Amino acid sequence: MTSLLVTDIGELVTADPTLGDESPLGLLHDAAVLVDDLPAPGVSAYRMLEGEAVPQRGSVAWVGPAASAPAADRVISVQGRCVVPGFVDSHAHLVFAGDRGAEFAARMTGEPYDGGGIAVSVAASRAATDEDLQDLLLYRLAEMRAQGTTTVEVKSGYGLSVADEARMLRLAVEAGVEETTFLGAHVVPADFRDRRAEYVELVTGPMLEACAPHAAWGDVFCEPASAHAFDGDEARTVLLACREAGLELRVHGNQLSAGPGVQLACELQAASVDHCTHLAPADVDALVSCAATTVATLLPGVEFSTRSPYPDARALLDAGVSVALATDCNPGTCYSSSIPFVVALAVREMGMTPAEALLAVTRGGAAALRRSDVGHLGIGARPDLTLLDAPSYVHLSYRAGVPIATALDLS
Ligand SMILES: N=CN[C@@H](CCC(=O)O)C(=O)O
Ligand SMILES: [Zn+2]
Repeated sequence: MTSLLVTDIGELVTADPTLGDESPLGLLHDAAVLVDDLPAPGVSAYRMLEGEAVPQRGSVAWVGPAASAPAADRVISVQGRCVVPGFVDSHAHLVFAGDRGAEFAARMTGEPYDGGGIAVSVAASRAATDEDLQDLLLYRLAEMRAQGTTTVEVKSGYGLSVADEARMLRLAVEAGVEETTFLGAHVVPADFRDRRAEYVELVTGPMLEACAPHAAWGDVFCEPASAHAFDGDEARTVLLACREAGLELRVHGNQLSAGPGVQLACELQAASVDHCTHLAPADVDALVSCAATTVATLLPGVEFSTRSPYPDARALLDAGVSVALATDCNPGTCYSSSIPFVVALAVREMGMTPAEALLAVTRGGAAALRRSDVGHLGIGARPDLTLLDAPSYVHLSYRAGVPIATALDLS
Protein backbone atom coordinates (compact mmCIF):
# COMPACT_ATOMS: atom_id res chain seq x y z
CA MET A 1 0.00 0.00 0.00
CA THR A 2 1.18 3.54 -0.70
CA SER A 3 0.25 7.10 0.20
CA LEU A 4 -0.31 9.99 -2.19
CA LEU A 5 -0.32 13.73 -1.53
CA VAL A 6 -2.44 15.90 -3.85
CA THR A 7 -1.06 19.38 -3.29
CA ASP A 8 -1.00 22.98 -4.54
CA ILE A 9 -4.81 23.01 -4.50
CA GLY A 10 -5.80 26.66 -4.98
CA GLU A 11 -9.31 26.06 -3.64
CA LEU A 12 -10.44 22.84 -1.98
CA VAL A 13 -14.12 22.05 -1.38
CA THR A 14 -14.32 19.18 1.12
CA ALA A 15 -18.12 19.38 1.62
CA ASP A 16 -17.28 18.49 5.24
CA PRO A 17 -18.39 21.32 7.53
CA THR A 18 -15.95 20.24 10.25
CA LEU A 19 -13.06 21.19 7.95
CA GLY A 20 -11.69 24.46 6.53
CA ASP A 21 -13.97 27.48 6.94
CA GLU A 22 -16.57 25.24 8.67
CA SER A 23 -19.26 26.31 6.18
CA PRO A 24 -21.28 23.54 4.47
CA LEU A 25 -18.64 23.65 1.72
CA GLY A 26 -15.78 23.03 4.19
CA LEU A 27 -13.61 25.34 2.07
CA LEU A 28 -9.79 25.66 2.23
CA HIS A 29 -7.29 27.60 0.12
CA ASP A 30 -3.70 26.62 -0.73
CA ALA A 31 -4.49 23.17 0.53
CA ALA A 32 -3.46 19.53 0.21
CA VAL A 33 -5.14 16.12 0.62
CA LEU A 34 -3.29 13.01 1.78
CA VAL A 35 -4.66 9.70 0.51
CA ASP A 36 -3.63 6.53 2.31
CA ASP A 37 -3.89 2.82 1.63
CA LEU A 38 -3.74 3.07 -2.15
CA PRO A 39 -2.54 -0.03 -3.98
CA ALA A 40 1.06 0.48 -5.08
CA PRO A 41 1.53 1.01 -8.83
CA GLY A 42 1.75 -2.40 -10.52
CA VAL A 43 0.15 -4.18 -7.55
CA SER A 44 -3.37 -5.64 -7.74
CA ALA A 45 -6.09 -3.14 -6.87
CA TYR A 46 -8.06 -6.01 -5.32
CA ARG A 47 -7.62 -7.85 -2.02
CA MET A 48 -9.20 -11.24 -1.32
CA LEU A 49 -11.56 -11.03 1.66
CA GLU A 50 -13.56 -14.13 2.62
CA GLY A 51 -13.16 -15.52 -0.90
CA GLU A 52 -14.27 -12.28 -2.61
CA ALA A 53 -12.09 -9.83 -4.54
CA VAL A 54 -12.63 -6.49 -2.80
CA PRO A 55 -11.36 -3.36 -4.59
CA GLN A 56 -8.73 -1.39 -2.66
CA ARG A 57 -9.50 2.27 -3.21
CA GLY A 58 -7.66 3.99 -0.35
CA SER A 59 -9.15 6.77 1.78
CA VAL A 60 -8.62 10.42 2.71
CA ALA A 61 -6.21 10.46 5.66
CA TRP A 62 -5.43 14.15 6.10
CA VAL A 63 -6.66 17.52 4.78
CA GLY A 64 -5.03 20.88 5.52
CA PRO A 65 -2.73 23.70 4.40
CA ALA A 66 -0.29 22.61 1.70
CA ALA A 67 2.52 24.25 3.66
CA SER A 68 2.12 21.79 6.56
CA ALA A 69 1.29 18.65 4.60
CA PRO A 70 2.78 15.34 5.79
CA ALA A 71 5.23 13.40 3.63
CA ALA A 72 3.87 10.81 1.19
CA ASP A 73 5.19 8.12 -1.16
CA ARG A 74 3.97 10.06 -4.21
CA VAL A 75 2.99 13.69 -4.85
CA ILE A 76 0.69 15.21 -7.48
CA SER A 77 0.65 19.02 -7.86
CA VAL A 78 -2.55 20.46 -9.33
CA GLN A 79 -0.85 23.83 -9.76
CA GLY A 80 -3.37 26.10 -8.09
CA ARG A 81 -6.51 24.55 -9.57
CA CYS A 82 -9.72 23.83 -7.66
CA VAL A 83 -10.54 20.36 -6.29
CA VAL A 84 -14.06 19.30 -5.31
CA PRO A 85 -15.52 15.94 -4.21
CA GLY A 86 -16.23 13.60 -7.13
CA PHE A 87 -19.81 14.09 -8.30
CA VAL A 88 -22.43 11.55 -7.22
CA ASP A 89 -24.96 11.07 -10.00
CA SER A 90 -27.80 9.35 -8.17
CA HIS A 91 -30.14 8.85 -11.14
CA ALA A 92 -29.16 7.50 -14.57
CA HIS A 93 -30.40 4.98 -17.13
CA LEU A 94 -27.22 3.92 -18.94
CA VAL A 95 -28.04 0.42 -20.23
CA PHE A 96 -29.79 0.91 -23.55
CA ALA A 97 -29.28 0.71 -27.28
CA GLY A 98 -30.80 2.72 -30.12
CA ASP A 99 -31.31 6.40 -30.76
CA ARG A 100 -34.24 8.76 -30.13
CA GLY A 101 -32.87 11.97 -31.61
CA ALA A 102 -35.92 12.28 -33.84
CA GLU A 103 -38.19 12.23 -30.77
CA PHE A 104 -36.17 15.09 -29.27
CA ALA A 105 -36.40 17.06 -32.52
CA ALA A 106 -40.18 16.54 -32.61
CA ARG A 107 -40.44 17.79 -29.01
CA MET A 108 -38.64 20.95 -29.96
CA THR A 109 -41.44 21.64 -32.44
CA GLY A 110 -44.09 21.16 -29.74
CA GLU A 111 -44.69 17.38 -29.36
CA PRO A 112 -45.25 16.61 -25.66
CA TYR A 113 -43.34 13.86 -23.78
CA ASP A 114 -45.55 11.06 -22.46
CA GLY A 115 -43.21 8.09 -22.04
CA GLY A 116 -44.39 6.39 -25.23
CA GLY A 117 -40.89 6.56 -26.75
CA ILE A 118 -39.56 4.19 -24.08
CA ALA A 119 -40.89 1.34 -26.26
CA VAL A 120 -38.40 2.34 -29.00
CA SER A 121 -35.47 1.95 -26.58
CA VAL A 122 -36.90 -1.33 -25.27
CA ALA A 123 -37.06 -2.82 -28.79
CA ALA A 124 -33.50 -1.71 -29.62
CA SER A 125 -32.12 -2.88 -26.27
CA ARG A 126 -33.77 -6.30 -26.45
CA ALA A 127 -32.25 -6.76 -29.91
CA ALA A 128 -28.74 -5.78 -28.78
CA THR A 129 -26.17 -8.40 -27.75
CA ASP A 130 -24.65 -8.46 -24.28
CA GLU A 131 -21.41 -7.27 -25.82
CA ASP A 132 -23.05 -4.28 -27.52
CA LEU A 133 -24.89 -3.23 -24.37
CA GLN A 134 -21.74 -3.62 -22.27
CA ASP A 135 -19.72 -1.48 -24.72
CA LEU A 136 -22.37 1.24 -24.67
CA LEU A 137 -22.52 1.19 -20.88
CA LEU A 138 -18.74 1.36 -20.47
CA TYR A 139 -18.55 4.22 -22.95
CA ARG A 140 -21.19 6.19 -21.01
CA LEU A 141 -19.50 5.50 -17.66
CA ALA A 142 -16.19 6.76 -19.08
CA GLU A 143 -17.94 9.83 -20.47
CA MET A 144 -19.29 10.60 -17.00
CA ARG A 145 -15.93 10.11 -15.30
CA ALA A 146 -14.30 12.43 -17.84
CA GLN A 147 -16.77 15.09 -16.62
CA GLY A 148 -16.10 14.59 -12.91
CA THR A 149 -18.61 11.91 -11.86
CA THR A 150 -17.12 9.20 -9.63
CA THR A 151 -20.26 7.47 -8.31
CA VAL A 152 -23.27 6.68 -10.47
CA GLU A 153 -26.55 4.85 -10.00
CA VAL A 154 -27.69 2.78 -13.00
CA LYS A 155 -31.22 1.52 -13.58
CA SER A 156 -32.65 -1.28 -15.68
CA GLY A 157 -35.96 -0.50 -17.37
CA TYR A 158 -35.35 -0.98 -21.09
CA GLY A 159 -35.75 -4.76 -20.95
CA LEU A 160 -39.22 -5.23 -19.44
CA SER A 161 -39.00 -9.01 -19.67
CA VAL A 162 -37.59 -11.32 -16.99
CA ALA A 163 -34.49 -12.20 -19.02
CA ASP A 164 -33.79 -8.70 -20.37
CA GLU A 165 -34.22 -6.86 -17.07
CA ALA A 166 -31.96 -9.38 -15.33
CA ARG A 167 -29.30 -9.18 -18.01
CA MET A 168 -29.22 -5.37 -17.91
CA LEU A 169 -28.64 -5.39 -14.18
CA ARG A 170 -26.05 -8.15 -14.48
CA LEU A 171 -24.19 -6.14 -17.13
CA ALA A 172 -24.20 -3.08 -14.86
CA VAL A 173 -22.76 -5.10 -11.97
CA GLU A 174 -20.13 -6.60 -14.29
CA ALA A 175 -19.18 -3.07 -15.38
CA GLY A 176 -18.40 -2.25 -11.73
CA VAL A 177 -21.52 -0.18 -10.99
CA GLU A 178 -22.17 -0.35 -7.23
CA GLU A 179 -25.61 1.28 -7.19
CA THR A 180 -27.94 -0.73 -9.40
CA THR A 181 -31.71 -0.24 -9.51
CA PHE A 182 -34.44 -2.62 -10.69
CA LEU A 183 -36.91 -0.64 -12.83
CA GLY A 184 -39.02 -3.39 -14.38
CA ALA A 185 -41.96 -1.05 -13.63
CA HIS A 186 -40.72 1.61 -16.04
CA VAL A 187 -43.69 1.32 -18.40
CA VAL A 188 -46.25 -1.37 -19.23
CA PRO A 189 -44.91 -3.05 -22.40
CA ALA A 190 -47.12 -3.11 -25.50
CA ASP A 191 -48.00 -6.82 -25.25
CA PHE A 192 -49.39 -6.23 -21.73
CA ARG A 193 -51.29 -3.03 -22.61
CA ASP A 194 -54.72 -4.60 -21.89
CA ARG A 195 -53.36 -6.79 -19.08
CA ARG A 196 -51.77 -4.26 -16.74
CA ALA A 197 -52.46 -6.30 -13.61
CA GLU A 198 -50.68 -9.27 -15.18
CA TYR A 199 -47.64 -7.14 -15.89
CA VAL A 200 -47.55 -5.93 -12.27
CA GLU A 201 -47.71 -9.60 -11.22
CA LEU A 202 -44.81 -10.42 -13.54
CA VAL A 203 -42.74 -7.52 -12.18
CA THR A 204 -43.42 -8.34 -8.55
CA GLY A 205 -43.01 -12.09 -9.08
CA PRO A 206 -40.55 -13.79 -11.48
CA MET A 207 -38.92 -10.57 -12.71
CA LEU A 208 -38.15 -9.32 -9.22
CA GLU A 209 -36.86 -12.75 -8.23
CA ALA A 210 -34.46 -12.78 -11.21
CA CYS A 211 -33.34 -9.18 -10.73
CA ALA A 212 -33.03 -8.78 -6.96
CA PRO A 213 -29.64 -10.57 -6.78
CA HIS A 214 -28.17 -7.90 -9.09
CA ALA A 215 -29.89 -4.85 -7.59
CA ALA A 216 -29.61 -2.68 -4.47
CA TRP A 217 -32.69 -0.59 -5.21
CA GLY A 218 -36.25 -0.95 -6.50
CA ASP A 219 -37.91 1.88 -8.45
CA VAL A 220 -41.16 2.60 -10.29
CA PHE A 221 -42.33 5.26 -12.77
CA CYS A 222 -45.38 6.45 -10.84
CA GLU A 223 -47.28 8.74 -13.21
CA PRO A 224 -51.07 8.47 -13.57
CA ALA A 225 -50.95 11.20 -16.25
CA SER A 226 -49.19 8.75 -18.60
CA ALA A 227 -51.04 5.71 -19.97
CA HIS A 228 -47.65 4.00 -20.17
CA ALA A 229 -46.58 4.39 -16.53
CA PHE A 230 -48.04 3.23 -13.21
CA ASP A 231 -50.72 4.74 -10.99
CA GLY A 232 -50.41 5.13 -7.23
CA ASP A 233 -51.88 1.71 -6.36
CA GLU A 234 -49.75 -0.14 -8.90
CA ALA A 235 -46.66 1.74 -7.77
CA ARG A 236 -47.34 0.87 -4.12
CA THR A 237 -47.69 -2.83 -5.01
CA VAL A 238 -44.37 -2.76 -6.88
CA LEU A 239 -42.51 -0.88 -4.14
CA LEU A 240 -43.79 -3.10 -1.34
CA ALA A 241 -42.72 -6.21 -3.26
CA CYS A 242 -39.26 -4.72 -3.85
CA ARG A 243 -38.93 -3.96 -0.15
CA GLU A 244 -40.04 -7.49 0.70
CA ALA A 245 -37.26 -8.78 -1.60
CA GLY A 246 -34.67 -6.79 0.36
CA LEU A 247 -34.30 -3.81 -1.98
CA GLU A 248 -34.31 -0.23 -0.76
CA LEU A 249 -36.70 2.10 -2.54
CA ARG A 250 -36.60 5.06 -4.89
CA VAL A 251 -39.44 6.54 -6.96
CA HIS A 252 -39.87 8.39 -10.27
CA GLY A 253 -42.60 10.77 -9.15
CA ASN A 254 -44.42 13.99 -10.08
CA GLN A 255 -42.70 14.32 -13.45
CA LEU A 256 -45.70 15.03 -15.69
CA SER A 257 -48.31 15.88 -13.07
CA ALA A 258 -48.72 16.43 -9.33
CA GLY A 259 -49.48 12.72 -8.90
CA PRO A 260 -49.12 10.48 -5.85
CA GLY A 261 -45.37 9.71 -6.26
CA VAL A 262 -44.03 12.11 -3.64
CA GLN A 263 -46.57 11.10 -0.99
CA LEU A 264 -45.91 7.42 -1.64
CA ALA A 265 -42.13 7.87 -1.47
CA CYS A 266 -42.39 9.69 1.84
CA GLU A 267 -44.84 7.18 3.29
CA LEU A 268 -42.62 4.22 2.35
CA GLN A 269 -39.44 6.05 3.43
CA ALA A 270 -37.89 5.74 0.00
CA ALA A 271 -34.35 7.12 -0.17
CA SER A 272 -35.32 9.46 -2.96
CA VAL A 273 -38.20 10.73 -5.06
CA ASP A 274 -36.92 11.90 -8.40
CA HIS A 275 -38.16 14.59 -10.83
CA CYS A 276 -40.53 16.55 -8.51
CA THR A 277 -41.37 18.79 -11.46
CA HIS A 278 -45.03 19.25 -10.50
CA LEU A 279 -45.58 19.63 -6.77
CA ALA A 280 -48.80 20.50 -4.93
CA PRO A 281 -48.40 22.40 -1.63
CA ALA A 282 -49.13 19.14 0.23
CA ASP A 283 -46.25 17.47 -1.62
CA VAL A 284 -43.85 20.15 -0.43
CA ASP A 285 -45.14 19.69 3.13
CA ALA A 286 -44.59 15.94 2.83
CA LEU A 287 -41.03 16.45 1.53
CA VAL A 288 -40.28 18.75 4.47
CA SER A 289 -41.66 16.19 6.95
CA CYS A 290 -39.65 13.33 5.45
CA ALA A 291 -36.44 15.31 4.80
CA ALA A 292 -34.50 13.08 7.21
CA THR A 293 -35.23 9.95 5.15
CA THR A 294 -36.25 11.00 1.64
CA VAL A 295 -34.33 13.25 -0.74
CA ALA A 296 -36.05 15.21 -3.52
CA THR A 297 -33.80 14.60 -6.53
CA LEU A 298 -34.23 17.29 -9.16
CA LEU A 299 -33.32 16.51 -12.77
CA PRO A 300 -33.18 19.82 -14.64
CA GLY A 301 -31.68 18.22 -17.76
CA VAL A 302 -35.13 16.65 -18.20
CA GLU A 303 -36.91 20.00 -18.06
CA PHE A 304 -34.36 21.33 -20.56
CA SER A 305 -34.82 18.41 -22.96
CA THR A 306 -38.62 18.19 -22.65
CA ARG A 307 -39.13 21.96 -22.59
CA SER A 308 -40.94 21.78 -19.26
CA PRO A 309 -41.04 24.26 -16.38
CA TYR A 310 -38.14 23.88 -13.94
CA PRO A 311 -39.02 22.95 -10.35
CA ASP A 312 -38.61 25.76 -7.81
CA ALA A 313 -35.49 24.52 -6.05
CA ARG A 314 -35.19 27.80 -4.14
CA ALA A 315 -38.60 27.28 -2.53
CA LEU A 316 -37.78 23.65 -1.68
CA LEU A 317 -34.47 24.55 -0.05
CA ASP A 318 -36.02 27.44 1.86
CA ALA A 319 -38.78 25.14 3.13
CA GLY A 320 -36.21 22.65 4.45
CA VAL A 321 -36.47 19.90 1.83
CA SER A 322 -33.41 17.69 1.34
CA VAL A 323 -32.40 18.29 -2.30
CA ALA A 324 -30.09 16.45 -4.71
CA LEU A 325 -29.38 17.09 -8.38
CA ALA A 326 -28.69 14.35 -10.93
CA THR A 327 -28.55 13.94 -14.71
CA ASP A 328 -31.21 11.24 -15.34
CA CYS A 329 -29.03 10.44 -18.37
CA ASN A 330 -31.35 8.40 -20.64
CA PRO A 331 -32.23 8.24 -24.34
CA GLY A 332 -35.65 9.88 -23.95
CA THR A 333 -35.92 12.81 -21.58
CA CYS A 334 -32.27 13.83 -21.18
CA TYR A 335 -29.41 12.35 -23.17
CA SER A 336 -26.78 14.28 -21.25
CA SER A 337 -24.32 12.65 -18.87
CA SER A 338 -23.00 16.01 -17.68
CA ILE A 339 -23.26 16.97 -14.01
CA PRO A 340 -21.65 20.38 -14.77
CA PHE A 341 -24.53 21.03 -17.21
CA VAL A 342 -27.02 20.15 -14.45
CA VAL A 343 -25.23 22.48 -12.00
CA ALA A 344 -25.35 25.33 -14.51
CA LEU A 345 -29.09 24.80 -15.11
CA ALA A 346 -29.82 24.66 -11.38
CA VAL A 347 -28.00 27.92 -10.78
CA ARG A 348 -29.34 29.79 -13.81
CA GLU A 349 -32.89 28.45 -13.89
CA MET A 350 -33.81 27.14 -10.45
CA GLY A 351 -32.57 29.74 -8.00
CA MET A 352 -29.79 27.68 -6.45
CA THR A 353 -26.50 29.32 -5.50
CA PRO A 354 -23.31 27.81 -6.99
CA ALA A 355 -22.51 26.44 -3.53
CA GLU A 356 -25.95 24.83 -3.09
CA ALA A 357 -25.78 23.27 -6.53
CA LEU A 358 -22.32 21.81 -5.88
CA LEU A 359 -23.49 20.38 -2.55
CA ALA A 360 -26.56 18.90 -4.28
CA VAL A 361 -24.37 16.90 -6.73
CA THR A 362 -22.00 15.72 -3.98
CA ARG A 363 -23.49 15.49 -0.48
CA GLY A 364 -27.01 15.49 -1.92
CA GLY A 365 -26.37 12.66 -4.36
CA ALA A 366 -24.69 10.65 -1.61
CA ALA A 367 -27.70 11.16 0.70
CA ALA A 368 -30.02 10.03 -2.10
CA LEU A 369 -28.01 6.80 -2.26
CA ARG A 370 -27.66 6.57 1.54
CA ARG A 371 -23.88 6.65 1.21
CA SER A 372 -21.62 8.30 3.79
CA ASP A 373 -18.28 7.44 2.14
CA VAL A 374 -18.71 9.53 -1.01
CA GLY A 375 -19.83 13.07 -1.83
CA HIS A 376 -17.31 14.68 0.53
CA LEU A 377 -13.58 14.71 1.22
CA GLY A 378 -13.63 14.39 4.99
CA ILE A 379 -11.22 12.08 6.83
CA GLY A 380 -11.99 8.45 5.96
CA ALA A 381 -13.87 9.30 2.76
CA ARG A 382 -13.26 7.48 -0.48
CA PRO A 383 -10.55 9.46 -2.32
CA ASP A 384 -12.78 10.59 -5.18
CA LEU A 385 -11.32 13.93 -6.21
CA THR A 386 -12.62 15.97 -9.12
CA LEU A 387 -10.29 18.52 -10.61
CA LEU A 388 -11.58 21.80 -12.05
CA ASP A 389 -9.40 23.60 -14.55
CA ALA A 390 -10.40 26.80 -12.78
CA PRO A 391 -9.56 28.74 -9.60
CA SER A 392 -12.95 28.21 -7.92
CA TYR A 393 -15.97 25.89 -7.81
CA VAL A 394 -18.08 28.89 -8.91
CA HIS A 395 -16.67 28.34 -12.41
CA LEU A 396 -18.75 25.16 -12.72
CA SER A 397 -21.76 27.33 -13.58
CA TYR A 398 -19.90 30.54 -14.51
CA ARG A 399 -18.11 28.70 -17.37
CA ALA A 400 -21.19 26.72 -18.45
CA GLY A 401 -20.54 24.42 -21.38
CA VAL A 402 -16.75 24.47 -20.99
CA PRO A 403 -15.29 21.05 -20.04
CA ILE A 404 -13.39 22.16 -16.91
CA ALA A 405 -14.26 19.18 -14.64
CA THR A 406 -12.64 15.76 -14.69
CA ALA A 407 -12.17 12.96 -12.16
CA LEU A 408 -8.57 12.87 -10.95
CA ASP A 409 -6.76 9.61 -11.72
CA LEU A 410 -4.76 8.58 -8.63
CA SER A 411 -3.12 5.52 -10.16
N1 LIG B 1 -39.72 9.11 -16.74
C1 LIG B 1 -39.36 7.99 -16.79
N2 LIG B 1 -38.18 7.50 -17.19
C2 LIG B 1 -37.11 8.29 -17.75
C3 LIG B 1 -37.29 8.55 -19.20
C4 LIG B 1 -37.21 7.30 -20.00
C5 LIG B 1 -37.30 7.47 -21.50
O1 LIG B 1 -38.08 8.29 -22.00
O2 LIG B 1 -36.60 6.71 -22.16
C6 LIG B 1 -36.94 9.55 -16.94
O3 LIG B 1 -36.57 9.43 -15.79
O4 LIG B 1 -37.20 10.67 -17.42
ZN1 LIG C 1 -35.22 8.37 -14.69
